[in-house]
Amino acid sequence: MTRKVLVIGLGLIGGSIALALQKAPNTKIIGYDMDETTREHAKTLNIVHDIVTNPQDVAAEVDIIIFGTPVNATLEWMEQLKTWPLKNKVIVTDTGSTKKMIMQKAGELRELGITFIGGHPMAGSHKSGVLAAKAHLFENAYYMLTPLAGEEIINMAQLESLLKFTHAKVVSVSAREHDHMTAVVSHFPHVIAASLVHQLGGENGEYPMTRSLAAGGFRDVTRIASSNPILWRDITLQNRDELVAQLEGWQSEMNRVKELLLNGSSADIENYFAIAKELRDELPISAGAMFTSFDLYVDVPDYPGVISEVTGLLADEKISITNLRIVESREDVFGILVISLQSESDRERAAACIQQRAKFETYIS
Ligand SMILES: NC(=O)C1=CN([C@@H]2O[C@H](COP(=O)(O)OP(=O)(O)OC[C@H]3O[C@@H](n4cnc5c(N)ncnc54)[C@H](O)[C@@H]3O)[C@@H](O)[C@H]2O)C=CC1
Ligand SMILES: O=C(O)C(=O)Cc1ccc(O)cc1
Repeated sequence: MTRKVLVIGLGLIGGSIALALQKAPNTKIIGYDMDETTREHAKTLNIVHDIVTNPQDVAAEVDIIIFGTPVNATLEWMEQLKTWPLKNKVIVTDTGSTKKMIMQKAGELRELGITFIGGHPMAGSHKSGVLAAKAHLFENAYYMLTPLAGEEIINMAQLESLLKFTHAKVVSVSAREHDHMTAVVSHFPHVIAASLVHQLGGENGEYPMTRSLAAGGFRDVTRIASSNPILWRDITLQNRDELVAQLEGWQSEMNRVKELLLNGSSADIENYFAIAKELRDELPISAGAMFTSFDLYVDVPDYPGVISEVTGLLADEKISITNLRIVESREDVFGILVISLQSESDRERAAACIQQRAKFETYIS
């Protein structure tokens, strides 16, 4: 029997889930997005098997519904869902970055007999839209589920048996735990990144070169400020309390830094950075860390040892690789080696090193 999955919202995350689920046997992926161009892309790029212009038309025949929409839009769809004809055993899930308000709404759905299990793949990027979708986006990342208390095991098992095709590590947490943890490692850093960019924007023009100097560190720290503002508006609106708590912690941390700047000894200051370095260096890189791949595509000739030659060059330059794969092994002379790196600046260094030392062409998709 064919399992039918409806994905509503086919941007970076919805599109990537749809692509990953293409590997699931006997599964038909139907997609909807409010944006017509996105719908067209999703169909022509085979991200979905079928596209609809009104999700309600197919709601009664699908087994799983996945929301890949910004979190406020998800709340609105969940409200509409209450009036849709649905299969008895339908499982509804989402991919949103916040969970408390969504799971509150899920409680209302439960009263109507609709199963909703919250979901959040902890992988992504500052890029958005269907054209940025990738089948392997969630590989090795945590995928948090936030079931309501007392959720039936069989429903969890059904959802997990589908999500295994994302190759993510599925874990269950409460919505409250979820919103606290993501505020610390994702939502608040986002506010800080945006505020650093605002601070640069507020420079009064006395030093016109400043923006041109915003390279390396500044770009790394503020990369996420280039994300879709609608997404982050909604996340902020739904996780205000945790964000305010984080901000208060940050303000007292900044007071500590101010005191260090005014009166700290050289040893105190070094110690501040040393402790941060130690903690930062111990963070896990792929398993469970926020995972954004900075992929570099390398056209490599097909001879034995070519991959170790490339990785050896990067090791020489002390550039860490987080993932390595071959996307397309062409029959003729070249293959495409995809190297994932930890940051934009690592990717730039890797590209320069490979072009100069191995003379292979590199691309960024
Ligand atoms: N961007 C990221 O790295 C991550 C995002 N998320 C969550 O995943 C969800 C989707 O985010 P992205 O894919 O990054 O955003 P995106 O901007 O790439 O895609 C969102 C898609 O939803 C569509 N859309 C917006 N409102 C809609 C509505 N009312 N009905 C139907 N379609 C609608 C848009 O046209 C767009 O195609 C969000 O809830 C976000 O919090 C989760 C993990 C990572
Ligand atoms: O680009 C990055 O590093 C991210 O932080 C991506 C991201 C954005 C939102 C999420 O809920 C989870 C991950």
